[in-house]
Amino acid sequence: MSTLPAQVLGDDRLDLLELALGGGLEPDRLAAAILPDAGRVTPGEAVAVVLTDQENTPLARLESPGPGGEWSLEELRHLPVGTGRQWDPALRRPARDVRAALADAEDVVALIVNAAPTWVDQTFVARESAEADRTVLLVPVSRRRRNGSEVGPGGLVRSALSLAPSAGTPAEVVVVPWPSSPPPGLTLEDVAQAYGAGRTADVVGQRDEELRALVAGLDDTQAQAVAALYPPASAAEVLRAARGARHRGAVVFFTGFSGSGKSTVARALAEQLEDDGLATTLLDGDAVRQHLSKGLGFDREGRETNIERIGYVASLVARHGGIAIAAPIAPFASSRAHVRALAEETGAVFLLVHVATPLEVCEARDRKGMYAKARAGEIPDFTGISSPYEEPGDADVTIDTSSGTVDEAVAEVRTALDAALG
Ligand SMILES: Nc1ncnc2c1ncn2[C@@H]1O[C@H](COP(=O)(O)OS(=O)(=O)O)[C@@H](OP(=O)(O)O)[C@H]1O
Ligand SMILES: Nc1ncnc2c1ncn2[C@@H]1O[C@H](COP(=O)(O)OP(=O)(O)O)[C@@H](O)[C@H]1O
Repeated sequence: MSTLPAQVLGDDRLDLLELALGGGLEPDRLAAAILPDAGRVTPGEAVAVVLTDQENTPLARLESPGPGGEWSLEELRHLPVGTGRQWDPALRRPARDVRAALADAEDVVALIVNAAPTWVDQTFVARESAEADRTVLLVPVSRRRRNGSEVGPGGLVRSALSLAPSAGTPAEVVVVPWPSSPPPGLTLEDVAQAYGAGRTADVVGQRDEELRALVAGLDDTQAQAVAALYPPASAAEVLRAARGARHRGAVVFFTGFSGSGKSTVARALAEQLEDDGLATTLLDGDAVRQHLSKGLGFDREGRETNIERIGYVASLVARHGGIAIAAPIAPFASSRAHVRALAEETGAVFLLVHVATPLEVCEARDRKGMYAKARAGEIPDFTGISSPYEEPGDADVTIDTSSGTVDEAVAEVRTALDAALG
């Protein structure tokens, strides 16, 4: 048997693993979803792969006996659990246990609750469940933090629990680990069957156009109420504070030559965002090099490690709804792509801002005299002089500080950020 390299699972794939360990997903489907080469990894011999969490803790082992054989899954260690109602083991039950408990019921309906139920949803639940012997209120929750104004996983579970008594038949709430981006072809309806349901309905999916519009327009409704209560200037502040409290996280990542204006624009942007009540963390270049990346050099490896660290911290900030602003040179496309992937995996907005001020302008500014030293050969590997800068082909915003003011640059980035945050 050959052993494949261990697979490190991110949050979405941990959800799938938990589902599979509980009998809610066949190991074959798990393998297809998490091993990109699942179809090719069995070229005639048995293979095994260990699945780990981000800290490389082995959690499970997937094994295939070879071509045509089915994958099997073995738990090596219990998956880490979190806090909050969505982690209550009485609710977060393995699919096989739920299915066994429902085995005697003839008609089991699974009602998927993936948003806070409205009055109309509650009536729908009562009607659907009245026709069944048993009702399961399936609450899909993801490990990946949800950003934005939606009710979070704990709140979703609590509102589903409050819904259970209004069901027409005995109803129980079951929390289902469910990735925020499910693999193609996998639906909650398939998974509901593994939990013992004969039929499934989506509580939110049945909402009509009018109700959808009302829910989507809640912000407008709030704005009208605030406008009725406050004079215009106060109303604007109250609404701004309310929006600031519940926006998605974001990583705004500046890249460009030394002296291009990254720090100047990043600092001004951070001030503006703070003033608008948005929790903002500026990963200042100097501070990063002095603390987080102390001791790292400017060869390719040192720079890559530096950017990886910045990306990691920025993603943590964004994961919790904050806005992280970073402004390193970040000369390598692969490092920038890595940071983008990391941020987007947390559900955050990622904005790459290329400060494309020409090298000649940066060199002419030479605030710290470093270009002169680099030209004289006193500083090795200096970006633009003796070390490469890979121009981004994927910038979300491009600014040139040789032909505009700081305010104009900030405004451009801000417009793009607001559009991305929605
Ligand atoms: N060899 C070399 N090349 C480029 N820059 C150098 C080098 N040595 C020191 N410095 C000073 O370090 C600042 C850039 O650090 P960064 O962390 O942004 O660089 S990187 O993203 O890791 O490439 C940058 O500061 P800023 O001018 O504030 O950008 C440089 O002044
Ligand atoms: N429109 C502009 N935007 C940003 N910086 C500008 C602009 N015009 C002139 N500058 C000057 O250019 C220099 C840019 O330095 P800095 O922001 O530290 O660059 P970096 O962080 O990219 O190394 C500063 O001295 C700043 O005052």
